[in-house]
Amino acid sequence: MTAAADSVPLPPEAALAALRDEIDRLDQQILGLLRRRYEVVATLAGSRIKSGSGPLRPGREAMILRRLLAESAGGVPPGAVVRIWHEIISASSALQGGYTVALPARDEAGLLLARDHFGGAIALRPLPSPAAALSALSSGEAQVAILPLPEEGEPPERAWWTALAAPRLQVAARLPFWRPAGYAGPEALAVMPGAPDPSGADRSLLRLETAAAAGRASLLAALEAAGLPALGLQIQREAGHALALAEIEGVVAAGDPRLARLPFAHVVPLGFYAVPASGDPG
Ligand SMILES: O=C(O)C(=O)C[C@]1(C(=O)O)C=C[C@@H](O)C=C1
Repeated sequence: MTAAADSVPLPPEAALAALRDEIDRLDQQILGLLRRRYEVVATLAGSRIKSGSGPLRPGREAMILRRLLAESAGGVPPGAVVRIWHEIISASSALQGGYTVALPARDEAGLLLARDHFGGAIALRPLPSPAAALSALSSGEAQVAILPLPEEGEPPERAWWTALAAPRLQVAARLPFWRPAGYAGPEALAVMPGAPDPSGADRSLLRLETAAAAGRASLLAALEAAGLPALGLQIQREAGHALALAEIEGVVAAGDPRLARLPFAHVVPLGFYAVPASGDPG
């Protein structure tokens, strides 16, 4: 029988001490489990069985968080589960050599989102602009760039996706991963070199180059006809042509036969991200 469940009433000081003893024992167990988790991560890092470069696997992280959120329902507040595991995974990534996250310095919301998502063990590198953050990926100065979520009607200088050097660079995550129901706060996308890892429930981004006058309805109809119905569509009109960013359910990567059915001059898959988790704040 645990001290907390003891039916004999204790004087308040003794009751408090007994409950704190139990908290101390639980903390000890949590620490022991974390030690074992980090030993497994060290084995994984030392075995070199992980393909690709760097420790970060956004799809795998999303799968871990979805499972934990489902299993913790009703007991632990979901926001706490996500924050705790972001820190656990942050330290685990640092143990594997870590990585650097580049982001535009003036984007304070992006800085907060990145710190929450990547945890305290990962280096953030503020740079003057989204373009500078993307250049840091090319030079190897950073392994992830955090950029503002594209928005309909944004000014061209904010629309970093129009010049994203895909397939070399790909969108790989959407932040925040966890949102309480009705979340209307800031959002960001993570861009990384190479193909992202799927999470089992993902959404893809496609960049379409089309005629300057192409209408929204005709673009949507062409996507639908190719078997790629769009969840969202943003259009940037430039001199002589238009670029559209379509959000599609599932993973759409180069070689997908549906892409060949699209009647556009250029169709470039820009990567995909795990569908964020959402629910009651708990
Ligand atoms: O599964 C891996 O590849 C790991 O490196 C382990 C781990 C984790 O701690 O769970 C760490 C970093 C990755 O982003 C994903 C998962």
